[in-house]
Amino acid sequence: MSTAIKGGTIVTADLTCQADILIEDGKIAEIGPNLGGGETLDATGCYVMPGGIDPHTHLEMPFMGTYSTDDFESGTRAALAGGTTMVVDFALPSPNQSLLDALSMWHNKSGRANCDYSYHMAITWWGEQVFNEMETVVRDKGINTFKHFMAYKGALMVDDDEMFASFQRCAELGALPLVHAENGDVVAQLQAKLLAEGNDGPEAHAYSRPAEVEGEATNRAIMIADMAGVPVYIVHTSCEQAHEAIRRARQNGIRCYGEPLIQHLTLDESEYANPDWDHAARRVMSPPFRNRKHQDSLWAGLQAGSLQVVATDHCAFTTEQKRTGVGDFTRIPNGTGGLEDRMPMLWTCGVNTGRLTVNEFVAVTSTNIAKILNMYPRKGAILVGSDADIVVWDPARERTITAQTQQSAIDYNVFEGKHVKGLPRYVLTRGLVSIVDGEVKTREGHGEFVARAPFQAVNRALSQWKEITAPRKVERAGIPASGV
Ligand SMILES: NC(=O)NCCC(=O)O
Ligand SMILES: [Zn+2]
Ligand SMILES: [Zn+2]
Repeated sequence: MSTAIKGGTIVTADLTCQADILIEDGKIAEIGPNLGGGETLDATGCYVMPGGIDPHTHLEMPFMGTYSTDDFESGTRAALAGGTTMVVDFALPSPNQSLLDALSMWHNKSGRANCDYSYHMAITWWGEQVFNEMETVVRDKGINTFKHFMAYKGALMVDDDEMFASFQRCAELGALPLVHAENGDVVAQLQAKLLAEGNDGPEAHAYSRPAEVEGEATNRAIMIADMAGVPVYIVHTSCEQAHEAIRRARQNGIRCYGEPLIQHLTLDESEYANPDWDHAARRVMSPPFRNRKHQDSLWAGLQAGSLQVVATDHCAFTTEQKRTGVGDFTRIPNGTGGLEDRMPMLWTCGVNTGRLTVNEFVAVTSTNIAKILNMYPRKGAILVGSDADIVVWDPARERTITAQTQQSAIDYNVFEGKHVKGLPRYVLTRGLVSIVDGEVKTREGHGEFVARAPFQAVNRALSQWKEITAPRKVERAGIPASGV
């Protein structure tokens, strides 16, 4: 069965042109003028772009005594509705659990996915078993990224020595470490102090995680990675202090990447001052929303290229789940949704305001992360042979975001009431037309696991440089005899 997308403007990270696309067997078969196929999709007036890739989701994730509510079915349905055609989730071993067991658990959950997916493996504890299994994960299981939490003390957090050991192992394996960068020791002390002072509401979540906590940890993670000789990817970069550490490191030749979230770009800390406890608690996530100064820094980073990717960290909890933290903000499950809204919100607040070009939009929602995760040009590209993960984007289509019409299974939306202009007309996942003018035609179980090989270019370049500049013993002639 073939499909032709006709009459649109193809936009990729580095070019814009008028052409049709012919899709056969889930792949792009031809790009050019006057193409025809079995089914024709009219893209007149639309941009035809690589589908979005969200590299940061937590679907059905066990966390803070509960599970995030969107699973691989509702989560990927929400993703497709908003123009995202691939998600990368986190396989999370519990303490002392085998990485391979955790991976099997995640494979069991993802069978219902509507679009393609991959995983990052989290390093939540350290030992010989983890060291050994990391090799199997990379060589046999198609996962080339390992996540490290510097926060969530007593739960997911790893210490510097564990992180350094794991980063060195990543360097050996050609893998990329990812880091949640917040100083977990300082956060724990600030939380205890705030609670002792009677500060128990959701706003105290933000007070306990100031930008300095994130800036310090981001810098530490980057320096540790550099000493381990491995590139590093900082997830949910939310503030100028963290961006500054990334920017400075990159200017010094260090290979590091930063990932702002759509929530941090478009929502601010005033949400936590809302008199409605539920409203504020629904927006509790780590790092918390920041102020305008930090938002401007993140936008500038996307423009300048010092930040490369916009993600969601989609980790959706219902209001009822959030209410576990009434009277103690440290028990509010951390996380917000955003999968369906990332692309429309970024288009509206980025492209429609002139902060991003259309090509930059494609780069930060799709192509850059496909390259960073080593799955380009299968994903993140409009090229012959690429998977037909395509969004036909209608810049004139508009709507007001509301939980009532969303695909996510939770009972609210942190973007409630925001008016977006720029939405998908069609969304194709490996050739399957799954969204048509807002109508959802997803197919449960259509999604496939995307295996990602270890890195070549950046890791090899870095290890070459590290080898050349490694400390070497100075050989000296005529050394005086010792102890004389
Ligand atoms: N971000 C957040 O608050 N929840 C999800 C887990 C994480 O990424 O830290
Ligand atoms: Zn995190
Ligand atoms: Zn996360």
